[in-house]
Amino acid sequence: MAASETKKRPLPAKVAAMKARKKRKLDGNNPTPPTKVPKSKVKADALAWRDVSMPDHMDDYEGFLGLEEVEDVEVVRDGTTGGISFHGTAATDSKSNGRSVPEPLDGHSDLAGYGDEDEWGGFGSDDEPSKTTSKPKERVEKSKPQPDKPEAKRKRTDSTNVSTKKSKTPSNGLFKGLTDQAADEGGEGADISAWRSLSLSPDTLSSLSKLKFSKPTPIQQQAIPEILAGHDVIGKASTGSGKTLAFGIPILETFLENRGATHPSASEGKSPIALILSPTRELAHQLDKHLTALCSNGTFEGPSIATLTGGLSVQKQQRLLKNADIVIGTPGRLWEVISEGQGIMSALQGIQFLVVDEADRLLSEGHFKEVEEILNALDRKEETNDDGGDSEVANNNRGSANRTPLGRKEATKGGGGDSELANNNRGAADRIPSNNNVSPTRQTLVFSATFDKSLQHKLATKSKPASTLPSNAASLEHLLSKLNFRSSEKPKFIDVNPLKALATGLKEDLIECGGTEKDLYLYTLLMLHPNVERTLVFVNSMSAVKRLTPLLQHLGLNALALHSGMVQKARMRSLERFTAATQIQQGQQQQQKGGERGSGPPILIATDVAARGLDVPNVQLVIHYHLPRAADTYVHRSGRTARAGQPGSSILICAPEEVAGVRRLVAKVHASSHAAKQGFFIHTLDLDRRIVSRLKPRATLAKRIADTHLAQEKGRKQDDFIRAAAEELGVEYGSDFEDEGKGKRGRGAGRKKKERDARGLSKAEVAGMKAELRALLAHRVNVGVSERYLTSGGVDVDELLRRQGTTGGGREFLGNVQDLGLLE
Ligand SMILES: Nc1ncnc2c1ncn2[C@@H]1O[C@H](COP(=O)(O)OP(=O)(O)OP(=O)(O)O)[C@@H](O)[C@H]1O
Repeated sequence: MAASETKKRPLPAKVAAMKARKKRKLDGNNPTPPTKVPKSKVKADALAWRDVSMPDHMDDYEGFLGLEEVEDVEVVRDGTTGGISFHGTAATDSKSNGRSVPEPLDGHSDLAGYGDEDEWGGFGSDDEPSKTTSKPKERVEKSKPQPDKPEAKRKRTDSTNVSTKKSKTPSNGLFKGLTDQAADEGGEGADISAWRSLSLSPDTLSSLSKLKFSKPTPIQQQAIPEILAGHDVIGKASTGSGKTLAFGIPILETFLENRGATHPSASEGKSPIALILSPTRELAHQLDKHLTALCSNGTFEGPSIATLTGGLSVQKQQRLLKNADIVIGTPGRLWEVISEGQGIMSALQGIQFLVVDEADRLLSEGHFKEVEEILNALDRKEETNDDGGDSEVANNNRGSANRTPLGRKEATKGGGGDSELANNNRGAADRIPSNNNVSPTRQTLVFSATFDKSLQHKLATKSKPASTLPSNAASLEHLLSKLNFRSSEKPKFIDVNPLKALATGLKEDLIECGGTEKDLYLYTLLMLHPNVERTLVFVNSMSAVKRLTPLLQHLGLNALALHSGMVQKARMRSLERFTAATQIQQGQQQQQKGGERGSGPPILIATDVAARGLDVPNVQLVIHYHLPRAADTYVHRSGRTARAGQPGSSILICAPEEVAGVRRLVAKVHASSHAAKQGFFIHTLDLDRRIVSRLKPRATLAKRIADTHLAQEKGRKQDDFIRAAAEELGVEYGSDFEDEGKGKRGRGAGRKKKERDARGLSKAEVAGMKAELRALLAHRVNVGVSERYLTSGGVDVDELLRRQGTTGGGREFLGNVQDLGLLE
């Protein structure tokens, strides 16, 4: 037999099907037949491996992750030796079969390999083709004059010698915010003359123009000059006010200024410019998206961004770090990667910016220990050999912080703290030495919408922090003391809304109702806001999400669930559906059949897992079904709407037993506001009870159907459990088990009886209820305005008000329907 005889190994059926699907997708996107690139033998690790993107919410996920995939590779087995070789296109080639060769270390580029496409289509919008298969972006404005840059820097800009993920055009993803929208709109850039006073580089300005960010937000206007002047900054600004770019722009500026300098590889001591700590994975990925959007306008080579969160393999993330200019990470994973060694800690010691985003949340997430370890590690001097070793690394790049082109920053004193640093060197990474007497050269930037007032005062006067941690505020104080601001000056406090953490465009309202009427009032509210593009309903428990979502679905609304107990895929699917493009078209509200998910505007029913960080565009209404447990939570929940200067509404549904809590909340949130002094805080809406009572039969029936399904499902699970237990014990499983608990009185007895009754309902009975609900949903409910009725689709209150020529923002309509001729 000839030694060269080879045969192809057939692909497993599932993989082949996946490949075929991808091919169809590709062909659809690119009808021109792909240019055939001849395949050659390539080493496995030289292939165009691509990360399988990790989901943004992994809290409950367990199992093997950190996969990479490769396409269009033939696995060839040598018939003689039995060995295999790979024939395909190496990663360094610029194209493979018409596709861009993915950048090998991109952690978030593609979800194609995530699983069954029918189940989960990735973060992309339904309407748009996946951008992961798009051509690499073309450089434009190559000959753009760059007066500030020396020749060497310009050459560097044109180089494509990048191995980690370079900033790229943002994908249409879960965190599609204004940035993405602006980028999607394409066309001419915005007039950015309003940014001139900040003396930003032409590259940054061109990015802002492309993003159509015509002027800086107040926090950007105030924080950017201070950061560029080299100060430590503690920034407080309301939710959705652009804090990310307030620190992102100075980081990009620093990168652009440094890029002419020769950067050694990590092993030789390259330090990233910035380390950004984020309390959660979803926030980390959102930061990545926002910074990527800023740093990737196609006219310059942006910084490499490495995002380290749980879910990817530690080894891979260590690789990612090697060439990163900006590192974003959650404390747990970051500490895991750092403490593995490999010089990463030394490299991070040379950062020019340490950013702590949502500092208060970092504590509440229970990451405090890891945060403290990281902060100590950043300032710890490694045990040095006589020849210097890592001690020098710690100071690498610090001298390069000169912002000479614009003369904004003085040279930093690299190496000045060495002798003090040595005092902190006690060896192993698990030790936590105190670094308070060490003055680092890096800048520290801390941002949040919510900071404790007394803490702000203490920091502003630089009084010593408490050593104990009795409360959250004190913990934050302790954290900030650990941040080791430079002793030469106190950090600059920038509080653009000293009286408000809430966005100015936010309208706050409250609806009072009986504790058992909340479902009905929620439904009524949703029906009265049918043209809200996206609504977020916050509840305090997973069980409330599980109950309310099907209830609203049975009522024909497009309700989606999100809580941390959901399996990862379902959780991401909900967010994908919530984020996907919606077209609210007046008059196209379809009547929904009972028992099916509606197709109207999406309504996300979520626990506080969605309270922070989500930057979903056009969330116009936030409803607090339950009173939030903390004032900060109220601020952040409400902050999912009215972002980036847009208007938005927050409505609290308040039961009598929650009134005291609401008062406390209002006293905290609006303590110093003008409204509070006037004696009113959150405006009370009076929903007309006649409308509410007309909607009651359908809401009650939908609740019965939803409760029946839940009880039956619970019963099935219980049955399975008891059956398995009985089998194990060798006992007959029968009616004795089922009857257990029957007739017993005590706590929860009523609920249990209801559940038993619901379980006893036959399929036909449930079908009957559904038919009845359908009939009710088809029946129009008169809201008292001629020719305007509520069906399952709702009525647009604002439109009604406009038609009636009523002024006053809509509140009166709901409570004063007589004037509108409400019919009984
Ligand atoms: N100068 C600007 N002009 C217009 N839009 C902007 C500007 N800067 C940022 N944005 C957009 O505003 C939105 C909110 O920004 P960002 O997420 O940074 O807010 P934030 O203050 O961090 O909010 P939160 O406190 O809720 O996390 C984003 O979609 C962002 O792209």
